[in-house]
Amino acid sequence: MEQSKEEKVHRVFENIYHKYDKMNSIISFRQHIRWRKDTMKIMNVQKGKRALDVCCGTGDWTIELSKAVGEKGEVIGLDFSKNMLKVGKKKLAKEKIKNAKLIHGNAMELPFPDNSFDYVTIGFGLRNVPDYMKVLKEMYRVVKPGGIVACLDTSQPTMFGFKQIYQLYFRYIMPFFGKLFAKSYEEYSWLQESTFKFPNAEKLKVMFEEAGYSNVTFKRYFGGVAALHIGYKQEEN
Ligand SMILES: C[S@@+](CC[C@H](N)C(=O)[O-])C[C@H]1O[C@@H](n2cnc3c(N)ncnc32)[C@H](O)[C@@H]1O
Repeated sequence: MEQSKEEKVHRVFENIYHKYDKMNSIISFRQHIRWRKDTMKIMNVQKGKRALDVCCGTGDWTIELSKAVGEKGEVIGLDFSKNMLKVGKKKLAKEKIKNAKLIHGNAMELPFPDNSFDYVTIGFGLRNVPDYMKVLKEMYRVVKPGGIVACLDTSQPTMFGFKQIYQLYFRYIMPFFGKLFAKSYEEYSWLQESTFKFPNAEKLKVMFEEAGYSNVTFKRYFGGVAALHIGYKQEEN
C-alpha cells in the first residue's frame, strides 16, 4: 500500500534526526542560520511574550525565540517526530533554557485554543505538511489578534541561470551529500521533491491572504532559494 505524504515525512525525520543538524548546515552552506537571524530582526520579538514554533524539529528556532522573549516569556516548540524532539530537548537542557518546552503534536491540528500566541513561526516545515492551507489556517487560528506569523522555507529561485544551477544542485549534488554523510539517499531526495513542489513566493503570499492574514509580505534570500513570509492577524475593532 502506498504511504501517505504524512507517513513518508514522519518516517524521513524519524530516521535522519541524528544527522539533521549537520546535514542542514552542509546543504545550505550554513545560510539557514543567517536567514533565521534576519527573520528574528524583522519580527522584533518582545520580552515577556508567548511564541509557538511549529515543526520545531531539533529546536534551533525555538531556542532563538526563547532567548528573545526572556525569562518572563514562554515558548512552545511542536513537532510530530519524537526523535527530532529528543535532539531538541538535549539542546535546551545543554543551554539551560527554562522558558521553553518541546511537545509532540501535529501541525495539522494544533492542540491550543484560539488566540493563544503573540508569535507563531514555522521553519522549513510548511512544505512538509500534507495540506499547506490547513496549517496556515491553524497558525492563524492560534495567533492572537495583532500577532505575527512567520514562515521561513525553501522557495523557487527567480534569477535566470541561477535557477538552472540550483536545479542541477538539487537533482545531482545534494542527494550525493545525503548519501555520503547520512547514508540516507532516499530521505534527502525527499528534500528535493518537497522543494520543487512547494509554491513560489508570490503564490505562497496569496495563500497567506486566502488563509486570512493581513499585510502579508515576503523577502527572498540567496536569489530566491529561500523566502520569508510574514503575515498578521488583524486586531479586532
Ligand atoms: C526540515 S525540518 C525543520 C526543523 C526546524 N524547524 C528547523 O528549521 O531546523 C521539518 C520538521 O517538520 C516536522 N513535521 C513535518 N510534518 C509535520 C506535521 N504534520 N506536524 C508536526 N511536525 C511536522 C518534521 O518532523 C521535522 O522535524
